[in-house]
Amino acid sequence: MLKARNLWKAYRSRHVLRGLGVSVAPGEMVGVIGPNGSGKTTLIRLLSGEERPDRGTVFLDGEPISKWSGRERAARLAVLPQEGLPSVPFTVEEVVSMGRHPHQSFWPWAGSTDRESVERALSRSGLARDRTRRVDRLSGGERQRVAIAKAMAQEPKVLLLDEPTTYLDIAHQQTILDRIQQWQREEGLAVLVVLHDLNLASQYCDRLLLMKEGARWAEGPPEKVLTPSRLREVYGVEPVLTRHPVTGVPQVLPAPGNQNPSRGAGAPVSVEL
Ligand SMILES: Nc1ncnc2c1ncn2[C@@H]1O[C@H](COP(=O)(O)OP(=O)(O)OP(=O)(O)O)[C@@H](O)[C@H]1O
Repeated sequence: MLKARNLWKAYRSRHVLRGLGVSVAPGEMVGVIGPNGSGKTTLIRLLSGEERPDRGTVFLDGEPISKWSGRERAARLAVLPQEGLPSVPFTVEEVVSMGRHPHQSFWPWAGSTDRESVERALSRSGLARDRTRRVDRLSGGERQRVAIAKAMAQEPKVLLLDEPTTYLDIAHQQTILDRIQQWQREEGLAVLVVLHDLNLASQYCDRLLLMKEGARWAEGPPEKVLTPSRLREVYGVEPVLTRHPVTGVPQVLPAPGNQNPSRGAGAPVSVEL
């Protein structure tokens, strides 16, 4: 569905991506993790077609992404950027309806398919009763739900998310990722999500891509990627690794005072999975 090969990108002759490849299949959720500045957002910008790579190609639906017009691309791929939805003086329903734009020939006249898609997106994202509220008067977490509903109305085959949970409390983090997972599983959506929270990444993603300095350091299911040695190599920390008591997936606990073993704060603690 979405595939990228050998992506290179430099800003002012500084390489930010170095020959990176990634693919996401229908019905799969791939998590991109890695330290600050490792190139995760740059990868999203290249995969979405917002920026061009210096070298390498992004394929969307079997074609180089540059072959699709903006509208054709938006009918296949939706992006939730790091900065989220702007604070606009429109209602929730109006903003969600904008997600139909790539499918319409005479905006803003909405046909019955458009109205059904908007209704479905509003109800699936739990916003049906908030449809008349103004988006610029919503909290950050509520606005994030509107952004997801707008993407749902867009009915893409691929969804790219850059840190969708950063400003959310634990309830909103879980609700938003649950809804995206449900969408992924029920409709075969291909999802690529950048996450700093390794525990959420482990919980929700089928596969993780661990980046370091613009390149792939490791890739595979969470239990293969989230190992003490890899976390030490990439993040320079010695966390405690354990398993989630309910789901059994790897979970990473910070070990204060132990981040840099050279400080002599005690032996690193790791529970091998
Ligand atoms: N438009 C740009 N011009 C110059 N440098 C850039 C630009 N965009 C990104 N960079 C640099 O590229 C590097 C990677 O940035 P990027 O935002 O992709 O990293 P990231 O892994 O998403 O980081 P974070 O986890 O902090 O969000 C950083 O050093 C950043 O300063």
